[in-house]
Amino acid sequence: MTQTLEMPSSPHIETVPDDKEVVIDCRGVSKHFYEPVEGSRTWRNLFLGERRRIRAVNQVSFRVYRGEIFGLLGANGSGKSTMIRLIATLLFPDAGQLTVFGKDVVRHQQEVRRRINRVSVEASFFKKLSSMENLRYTARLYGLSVQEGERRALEILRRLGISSQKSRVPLENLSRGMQQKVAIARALMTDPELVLLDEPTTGLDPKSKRDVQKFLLEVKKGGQTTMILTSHDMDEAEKLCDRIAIINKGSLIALDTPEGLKRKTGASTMEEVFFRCTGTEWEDALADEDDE
Ligand SMILES: Nc1ncnc2c1ncn2[C@@H]1O[C@H](COP(=O)(O)OP(=O)(O)OP(=O)(O)O)[C@@H](O)[C@H]1O
Repeated sequence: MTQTLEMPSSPHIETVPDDKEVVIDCRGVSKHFYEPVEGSRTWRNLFLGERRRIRAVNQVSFRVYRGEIFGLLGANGSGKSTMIRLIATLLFPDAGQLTVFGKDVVRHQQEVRRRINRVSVEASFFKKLSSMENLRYTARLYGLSVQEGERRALEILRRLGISSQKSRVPLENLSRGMQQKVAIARALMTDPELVLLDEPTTGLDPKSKRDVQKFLLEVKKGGQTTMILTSHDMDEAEKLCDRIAIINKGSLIALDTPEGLKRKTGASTMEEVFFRCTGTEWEDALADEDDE
């Protein structure tokens, strides 16, 4: 039996608290995709066959405030990455309104993009160059001096547990986990206002995972950087996120602090919260969509 929580369509009725600044305002946003239906090609419809409509994001509403880490949790295929890509202006909503720093993502795409950094598993780098060289390049793009770029790069790599020696090794010779850390370093070395972290610790060994989590909490303490985080690790989400939105089949079904979610559902763990809200065990939710 799933539980219905107080729905977060209310953020737009409630006034924004005096001490909060809205960074992301998402109102009734939807995004659909079309997918070919296997085996549906016929002589009449030789090329395309039938197409199935997928509601990747379905009338989602929420607000994100400056300085918070806002978690998006959901099963595989529930729409988290699509939501991240909508915020990053890599996709446009089919319906609803999405503003970032008060700017509409469709009408002010460039302005929004300039204020966002994104970390995803498919981060692109100059693989023949070292972490240090890649970060120096980023620093130059952001107008930092050579010395400042070098200083920041060294500092951030150190905080993420990458030694000065390792930072000189070509990226292609580093493990995927290490490259992921460099992607995080790159996204955060320029003091961005908004960072989109799509599964930042997936594939990292336990120590690296802890390094990254500690680093993100330190960044949060600064109070200026807002972070949106998706994760397959419930403990991580609970540890890092100020508030968590649970997405199920494209719809936002619960939104609160981790403690608030537990209290409302009478659950003692976030896995239990997830089960009570969706009727699906978290472990099953992480299985491939095709396994269902
Ligand atoms: N470009 C696309 N074309 C067609 N369907 C898509 C496209 N992108 C996503 N989808 C579908 O939209 C739904 C939501 O996908 P999305 O990647 O946002 O989920 P997710 O929650 O991020 O999943 P995961 O945790 O596996 O990354 C899925 O059914 C997915 O197959």
